Amino acid sequence: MAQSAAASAPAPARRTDPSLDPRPIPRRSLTPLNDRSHQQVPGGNGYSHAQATRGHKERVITGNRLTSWAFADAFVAEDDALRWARDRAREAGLRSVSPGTGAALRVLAATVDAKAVAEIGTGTGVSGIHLLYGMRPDGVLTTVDPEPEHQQFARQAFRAAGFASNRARFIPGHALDVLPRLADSGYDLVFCDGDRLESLDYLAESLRLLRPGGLVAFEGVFASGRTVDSGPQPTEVIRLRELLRAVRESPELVPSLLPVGDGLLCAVKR
Ligand SMILES: C[S@@+](CC[C@H](N)C(=O)[O-])C[C@H]1O[C@@H](n2cnc3c(N)ncnc32)[C@H](O)[C@@H]1O
Repeated sequence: MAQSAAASAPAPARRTDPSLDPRPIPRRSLTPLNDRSHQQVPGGNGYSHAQATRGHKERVITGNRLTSWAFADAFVAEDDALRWARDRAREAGLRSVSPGTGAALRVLAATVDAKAVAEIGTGTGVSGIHLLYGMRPDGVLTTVDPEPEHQQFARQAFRAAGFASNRARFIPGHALDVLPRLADSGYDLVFCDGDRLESLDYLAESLRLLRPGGLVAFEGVFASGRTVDSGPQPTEVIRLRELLRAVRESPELVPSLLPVGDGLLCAVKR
């Protein structure tokens, strides 16, 4: 578990896209990635090279950050139904939310006492199970995906996790065809994990769907480190940057970017 979580921990940026960086990065947090000063001295009773050579505790903290992220990502254990859904996703070549992101989704759903949640991108049901665990016992998850076989796996996974069939409404289709049919202000939480090229459209739809005090969350906004990399990037990364700016600058939203999994962008609608 810890190993797979470590594999999905956010990759540190090599170079930072200045347009995303509102303030200069403090000098002390710019420890080079090839700086071995954080590594432990062999036989050194847990002392790092930095401590041993310079007594510089801050660098030990920096060096432990990836390990701490991996620990955080695996902090809430997953059950058999989640593992089953995760295995189906892997077989189908689909991404699914990391255990840490799943745990964050549970917390977010519980925090807004979610009775109605809309999910874009059902996949095989990993995120759906986490959301259902956090929602009220009478809450209903409305989940949209154009691939019926993905939704079929999710349906089985929800059942295996013990959720009654009336706890989830599966809608086959593309998000931008389906979302306009859902009720204005009818949702406590919208979770977006579909087509990243459509992120800004999902944001517009989410603002319409959410009640005041409701919460929108976008999975995967780090794009494996590419979002903050100033090198040439594909269109989906450009769209994610536009999304990040739009969410940060919206007067309607109170945002936070959580460094779990591949980055979970969250915002509460005022
Ligand atoms: C990364 S997977 C979702 C994983 C899921 N959230 C989980 O953690 O288990 C992305 C899903 O989005 C679906 N998808 C792709 N384009 C979509 C669209 N336009 N609208 C809704 N879903 C879409 C794909 O079929 C796929 O199942």
